[in-house]
Amino acid sequence: MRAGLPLALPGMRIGLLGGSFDPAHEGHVHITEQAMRRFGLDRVWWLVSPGNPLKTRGPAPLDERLRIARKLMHNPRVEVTALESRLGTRMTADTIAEIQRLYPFVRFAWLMGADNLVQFDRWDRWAEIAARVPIGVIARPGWRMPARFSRTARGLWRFRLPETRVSQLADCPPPAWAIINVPMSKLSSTAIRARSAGVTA
Ligand SMILES: Nc1ncnc2c1ncn2[C@@H]1O[C@H](COP(=O)(O)OP(=O)(O)OP(=O)(O)O)[C@@H](O)[C@H]1O
Ligand SMILES: O=C(O)c1ccc[n+]([C@@H]2O[C@H](COP(=O)([O-])O)[C@@H](O)[C@H]2O)c1
Repeated sequence: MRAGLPLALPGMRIGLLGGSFDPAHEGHVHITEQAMRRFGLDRVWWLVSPGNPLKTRGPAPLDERLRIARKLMHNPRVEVTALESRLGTRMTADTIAEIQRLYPFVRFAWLMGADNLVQFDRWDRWAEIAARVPIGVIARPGWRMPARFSRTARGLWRFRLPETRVSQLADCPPPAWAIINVPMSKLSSTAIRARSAGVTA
């Protein structure tokens, strides 16, 4: 194991929440804790990304985003990481392949908000991602219905887990996915950035 990588025990179920976290907010904390409980995960790793390949606007410096995320997230079962920057990966398909290579005995699941499911078919090699890891989707205000009717959801419909198996998400051979309804949080990094731009303007 390379120095500085997060520790994991064989058989652990770990959710990967990739994001810009620009900045991290309580919505991220909320969905992480809900996902951990509902999907039966032992741990969640936040992958604070060097930059979303689909976003043209570059985020704040990585160190600053990590600092804020670590200040906010106090759950000992959640690790805030800069894994993509460490591994030199940018596309999620590469990140997951590399993480699975480094941790062959861990059961990973990819986590995302419902807004990301809607654009998932634009991600690089999205079908490969779905073939590599189970995917857990968490409801987000305004995005539940678009997510259910998205191209990805329709394409992967037959792999959707029934409610009774959602808690075993990370144990399910991919493709497998589930969308959970949780008490929703309206928080978003865009709104926070807009507010702070308003304050400083
Ligand atoms: N309030 C929320 N409810 C559900 N999912 C969320 C929420 N906030 C963020 N997420 C999810 O967390 C992951 C990381 O999100 P991200 O860091 O982009 O935050 P964001 O608030 O969506 O930012 P932005 O507004 O800049 O797009 C994504 O999968 C996103 O869908
Ligand atoms: O690999 C891709 O093509 C890809 C395209 C869009 C988003 N992603 C990943 O999705 C995660 C959520 O991104 P964001 O910016 O919505 O927080 C983050 O880990 C991104 O790297 C990945």
